[in-house]
Amino acid sequence: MPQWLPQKRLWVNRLPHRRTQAWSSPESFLLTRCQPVSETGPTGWPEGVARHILERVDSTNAEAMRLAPHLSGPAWVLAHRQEAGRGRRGRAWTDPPGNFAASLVMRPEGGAGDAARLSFVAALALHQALIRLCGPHLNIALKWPNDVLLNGGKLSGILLESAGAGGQVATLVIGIGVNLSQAPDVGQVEAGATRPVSLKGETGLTITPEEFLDALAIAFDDWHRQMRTYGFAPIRQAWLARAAKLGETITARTGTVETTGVFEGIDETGALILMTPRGKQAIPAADIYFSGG
Ligand SMILES: O=C(O)CCCC[C@@H]1SC[C@@H]2NC(=O)N[C@@H]21
Repeated sequence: MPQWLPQKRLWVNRLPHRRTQAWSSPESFLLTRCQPVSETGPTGWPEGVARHILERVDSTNAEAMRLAPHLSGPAWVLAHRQEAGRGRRGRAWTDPPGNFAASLVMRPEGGAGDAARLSFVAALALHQALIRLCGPHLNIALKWPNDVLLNGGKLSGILLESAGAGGQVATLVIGIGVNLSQAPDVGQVEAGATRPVSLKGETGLTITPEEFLDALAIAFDDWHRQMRTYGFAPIRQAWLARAAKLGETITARTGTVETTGVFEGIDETGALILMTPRGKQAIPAADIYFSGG
């Protein structure tokens, strides 16, 4: 672990809406990590975005979907415990205490394709929040379609769920789980899947779910504004700059179909581009396997 990483949680102020500190270099991290953030300054929490903090819920995605008809704008729903957390492809998501489980509910602009591309915005926001809270040398990478890896293990997953009619997405829920304090048992993970890791286990850092939510909400707002202003191109570029195994051979599995090829990038829809012995293939949805886990 680099010398400058703090052993304990970062010092941030205790206002209900806190601003998290931004670290531009290890040096600035060292110099400023023990400075409390001004209690009178701007909070940084995105304007017009509500937040709901719950002790316990079935799933924050389910709760966000239930809340949607009663909301006048976007909202984050965070729960300290989930009793029926949902993962991708109908899998369960377990949340040991201290982990982060939250969902952002919104009415997205555009159609289903635009909504799906917000998963890349969420992945970039996770990357940014982790770097801001933990320092620039944290070894994180983004795994297609929407996992975050720390030291090569799975730290975080994203689950998008939507409701609407006629190809329009009226409500989008972006659910995010981060193993802040504990990784689930390896026994709960499918054979061949990336090993789960936790932030605490890999770095010794302790960050509370509320601290993480503040950093994530701000980062999501930043990247989302970029996408609204400039389109998907800069998001795609930024995502690729942080992508795991770019240029390497990987395997994409969709149901029983496996495609192995060189990971060349993602296209303008967010589909995975693999160069295979039969030519270039665009894969819109799959689970990815790296040789060696
Ligand atoms: O399978 C994955 O990698 C995605 C996991 C997403 C889990 C999060 S935890 C918060 C939100 N609520 C849920 O029920 N699932 C997502």
